[in-house]
Amino acid sequence: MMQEAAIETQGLRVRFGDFVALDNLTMQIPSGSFLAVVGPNGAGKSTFMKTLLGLVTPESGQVRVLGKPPGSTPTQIGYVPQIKTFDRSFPALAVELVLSGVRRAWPGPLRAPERKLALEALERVGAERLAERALGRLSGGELQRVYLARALVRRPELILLDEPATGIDALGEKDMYHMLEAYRKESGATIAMITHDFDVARYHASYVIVMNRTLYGCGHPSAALCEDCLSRAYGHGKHDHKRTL
Ligand SMILES: Nc1ncnc2c1ncn2[C@@H]1O[C@H](COP(=O)(O)OP(=O)(O)OP(=O)(O)O)[C@@H](O)[C@H]1O
Repeated sequence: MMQEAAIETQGLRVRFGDFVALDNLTMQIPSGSFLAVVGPNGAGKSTFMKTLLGLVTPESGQVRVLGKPPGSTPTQIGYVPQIKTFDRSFPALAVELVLSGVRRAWPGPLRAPERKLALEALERVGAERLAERALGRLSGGELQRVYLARALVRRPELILLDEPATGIDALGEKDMYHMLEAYRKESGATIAMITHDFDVARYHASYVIVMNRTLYGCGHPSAALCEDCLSRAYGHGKHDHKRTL
């Protein structure tokens, strides 16, 4: 039987006013993949993820996520946003942030079964001790773990992570990839992750897309991360992926 695609796009195009952020993206990402999305700053990686979530509407083209139009299966998708812009003065506890992933709205009083779910998710990412901590008192890496717990709490079929290594130390980063990989193996879920780290894409991902508004590489890491694909996506053979525009 042919493996079903978890993410499928055909001629996807997204425009913000005069600016074309995504153009002619066509891909099929098999279910159960660990996908790494790489490309320079401003390449449209976050826009691509937001399109998969149904938060950005394409100008043209087709998109199917878990076989459905974007936004129609929110409970089957876990999302870890970029945390660097998160306002930590927001008065809430870690356990409440995790629970917002169950209810899709900010929780009121916590019911015991929901609280148990949230604590299990925190435990899964090694952060159970943070449950009662105010968000404002978490370090960047701790907040990232709490977001991961939130993404996992409904045991989703697809997890989308936007630069999840930001703010995590090297050991925490390694732990996170192992934890994601364990979850993928045990559940058969698909994981899609934006990263600026080619080694992470090469050694942790089973599938890679290299993009800069359009696709420059797509497939097995060794094929997608080829010298030519990277130099075309990053421009003039410069592979310094941390540069800012
Ligand atoms: N809502 C919006 N309105 C107008 N322009 C936008 C909007 N969202 C994104 N853009 C523009 O689209 C381009 C792609 O942005 P996006 O955040 O998707 O890039 P990225 O690849 O995730 O970048 P980075 O690696 O820096 O996080 C940028 O030039 C950005 O300014």
